[in-house]
Amino acid sequence: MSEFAKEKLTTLMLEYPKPSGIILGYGTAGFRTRADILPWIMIRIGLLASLRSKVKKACIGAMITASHNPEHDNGVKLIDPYGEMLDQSWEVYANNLSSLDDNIHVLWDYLETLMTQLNVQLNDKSTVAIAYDTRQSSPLLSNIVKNAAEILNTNIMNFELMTTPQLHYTVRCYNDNELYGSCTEAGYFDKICTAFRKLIEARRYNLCMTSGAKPAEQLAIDAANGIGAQKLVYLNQRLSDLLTIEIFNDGTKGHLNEKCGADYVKLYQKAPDGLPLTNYPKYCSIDGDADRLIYYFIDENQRFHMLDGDRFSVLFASFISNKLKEAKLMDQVKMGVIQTAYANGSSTNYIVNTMNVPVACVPTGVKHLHHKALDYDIGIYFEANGHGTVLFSDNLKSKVKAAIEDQNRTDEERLAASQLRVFIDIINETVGDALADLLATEAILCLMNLSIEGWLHLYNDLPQRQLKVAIKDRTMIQTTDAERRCIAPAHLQDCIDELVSKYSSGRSFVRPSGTEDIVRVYAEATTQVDADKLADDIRKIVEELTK
Ligand SMILES: CC(=O)N[C@H]1[C@@H](OP(=O)(O)O)O[C@H](CO)[C@@H](O)[C@@H]1O
Ligand SMILES: [Mg+2]
Repeated sequence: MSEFAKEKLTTLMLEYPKPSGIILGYGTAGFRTRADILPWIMIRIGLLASLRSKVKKACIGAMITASHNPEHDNGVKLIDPYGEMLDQSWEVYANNLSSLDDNIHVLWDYLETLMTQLNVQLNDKSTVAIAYDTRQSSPLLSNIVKNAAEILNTNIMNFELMTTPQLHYTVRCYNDNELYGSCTEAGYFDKICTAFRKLIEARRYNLCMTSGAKPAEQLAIDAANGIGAQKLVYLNQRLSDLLTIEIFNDGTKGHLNEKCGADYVKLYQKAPDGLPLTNYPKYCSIDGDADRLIYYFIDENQRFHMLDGDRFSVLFASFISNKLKEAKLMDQVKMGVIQTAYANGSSTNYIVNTMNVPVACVPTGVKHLHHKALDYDIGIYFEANGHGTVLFSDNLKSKVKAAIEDQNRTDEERLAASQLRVFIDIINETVGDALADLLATEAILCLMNLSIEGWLHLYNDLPQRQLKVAIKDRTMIQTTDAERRCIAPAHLQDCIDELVSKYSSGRSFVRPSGTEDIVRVYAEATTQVDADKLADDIRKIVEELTK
């Protein structure tokens, strides 16, 4: 490879040296840690993005964000050609690059070997699309990714401030010649806003005829002081006659994700700071990079109620299966909901037994849910924390199109099919997207004539408790069966089984976190007291058996 490129890489490495003793792995969230110790890894990820692009002959995305983590953290994740997360087989290269010593010869040798193995050349075409969230550290980190990728002759598209799902969407559009949508932020808003308007305008017109003009739906949103605040403004501009969004925690005062955002609300089951619970029928929180969404409201007795990812699965599955039935397409497509073990048992029960939709359980982490969702014509997935989306197969899309065009079908059947087609356009199929999911949720509530209370009362959650337990080595805990059962340490599962059997509707599991140095305990039971007690009993067993 060229000496010139090697010299440039040397300069960059000298400018951003790897701190001694640091070990950083490419996990569920890509590379993520404190921002001040991240610059060196941005060099390596820039090189990797470039190689991935050369191999796939497609644009690869690099998103700089640490999502719901504090402002002082940051991270980077790569996005594959169809807007999906980096293929797992490449996480190995990411980890290899991360573990190499900070020595130009070592890094250069590895690059040359990898390029031979992957059969790519320095001059092969490559394109990397970069975007970042609002963290102070983001512009510098993104610039290092850019400089590193350019050493391998890569064309850079810098989208600067974007939400994570916007970049996933943009990469997909770029690579499929804009079949999925136009490859700009304007194109993104155009697609989801036009579909939203189409879907609900007719319905609102009918309602208006029967019960008078309907005012715009009102929502108050906590934007976690992150990038979402800037982007929600576009929804307001385009949809103000249908949806009035008041944006709180917009970054002008508070700190990113500090006592606010979807993660905070889900974890503490209470309203965020900076968003007074007055006057609004519905509230939402998104996270720092706007890929998670949580709804909540206060009932007439001043009680706080939260609607999380499980609730989105139920709502989306209800709407879609209604439309499939109305369009007489139900028998021709395979639909499924994908959850993790953290899904409330009541939601699973409702989906399987009341809605008759199959549920698959997979290990924690969006990539597992997304991957499994591809097995269905309609794969609906949400993590309980509010991250999720729906995937529609080509088979489903062509069946829907054929139904719309089939003159032998009734008007009702064709209307349902066309509503389904428009609904597909609101959804960001590449990844969970708070903005797209918000519009999809509002459209469904309007079309199903469902209030937020009505949505909540579809089923009752089982009380649950989650605990974080610090142990000396979390790898001592090993799991199987989509993390629902422990295989190590010995006897832990027997003890869990015995404790769980003492509680009515009891369920509990233990797994090591993939993102924090802790073990998570989950428990649910018929009462909150029982769920708390079960979780605490399991915590003691975990501590005892991992001493
Ligand atoms: C219980 C829980 O919320 N776990 C989160 C958390 O993973 P852990 O492996 O549990 O730390 O972070 C992941 C990445 O953001 C997210 O996908 C997942 O849902
Ligand atoms: Mg996020």
